[in-house]
Amino acid sequence: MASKKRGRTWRKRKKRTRERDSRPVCQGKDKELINLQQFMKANDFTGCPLKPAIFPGTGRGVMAVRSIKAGEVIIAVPRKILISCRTVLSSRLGIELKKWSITSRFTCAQVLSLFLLLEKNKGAASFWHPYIRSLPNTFTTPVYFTETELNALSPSLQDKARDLKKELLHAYNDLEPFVASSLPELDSKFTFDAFRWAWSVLKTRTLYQEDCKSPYLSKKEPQTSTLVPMLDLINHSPSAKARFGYNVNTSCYEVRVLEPYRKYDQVFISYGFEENTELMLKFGFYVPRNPKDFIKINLSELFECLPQISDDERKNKVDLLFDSGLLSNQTCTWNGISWQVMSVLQVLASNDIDKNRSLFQNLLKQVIYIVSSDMIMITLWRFSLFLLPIIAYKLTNV
Ligand SMILES: C[S@@+](CC[C@H](N)C(=O)[O-])C[C@H]1O[C@@H](n2cnc3c(N)ncnc32)[C@H](O)[C@@H]1O
Repeated sequence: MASKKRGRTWRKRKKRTRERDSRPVCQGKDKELINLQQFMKANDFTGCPLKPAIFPGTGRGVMAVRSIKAGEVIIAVPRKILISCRTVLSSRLGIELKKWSITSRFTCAQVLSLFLLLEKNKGAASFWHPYIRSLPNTFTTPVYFTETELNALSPSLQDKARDLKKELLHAYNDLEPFVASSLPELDSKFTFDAFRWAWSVLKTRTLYQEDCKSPYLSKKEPQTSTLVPMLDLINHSPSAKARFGYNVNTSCYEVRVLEPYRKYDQVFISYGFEENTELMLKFGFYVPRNPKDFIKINLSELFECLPQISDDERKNKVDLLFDSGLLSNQTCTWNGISWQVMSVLQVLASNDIDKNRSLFQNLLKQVIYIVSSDMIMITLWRFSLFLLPIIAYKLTNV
């Protein structure tokens, strides 16, 4: 087929479209987000160099409105607009929970979810209304997966996803008698769907704050979850370098970035969960080509890659590998297989290993000792991998 040659104007236009499509779209005119910022300002928030924006690939997040230096505190949210167990216990819900604690005690996630639902139900009359309006309406976490979607997961992931659904259902059922008896204003609105929304807000957005240790709540789980308005708009990146936490000196929840950002960059933190399976289960997203992602490789899978060997030979090799400690970190990342997989493959591929067993053992031990003694030596070990097949060949042919 004859290819049509396009002109310079067409190429320029195409480049502009591509650039436009990869640019963040500032959410400066979004009514809910304007109200959120006004609510924050009215409650002693002194502002920040961040603006909500929609980014291609990661969705809604925050954009730097000026260049940011490494070491800067980019956001400090005052204590009075944090939602934690302390907030719940000092509200009307807290009074009811204290009374009910003789019958049973609920977890931090359960009471925070109830609190959110009660406040959502109050509408504009709620102090938290601007924050609640800024929250997503739906989520992509496994508790929202249909049966078909669950079945598409790998068996182990499927089990974990089903466990999360069971945990949510249990949390909901457990609260029903309390809601029916103590919260008449919520009763008919306390549906599974409504609770799932509040639960998902909690599970995907809470940050850590010092344990509340309330005797009125269940001690089965730590009472550390805290919702931090605005700060919870920051998306995750596995490579983000930032520290965040509650600062007792300033009484604010703060984020300090440890790397510089340019104006219009998306600012990230790391949620602490790194592999895609964890990110998907806990937060409902994955990072394409996640550098922290890996798959585990079993020894039996490695054996399958090699020509058939006798049972005796197989046993000898497995024994040698167990002794050598090489069977840890049998993984493959986007950067390729680990050096341990590489060395196991080399042991498995070499012939007549039992003839020179002690020589081989010593060689492996020395190399492992070198690796664990110094990072620089890892480079040497990598280099030695090129030599290992030659050494192995020489050893097995003495
Ligand atoms: C703490 S919130 C961050 C703000 C959120 N994007 C919002 O619009 O409200 C966490 C949620 O953001 C989304 N998210 C965070 N990091 C992401 C990323 N790197 N890629 C895609 N989605 C991401 C996920 O839906 C996750 O459950």
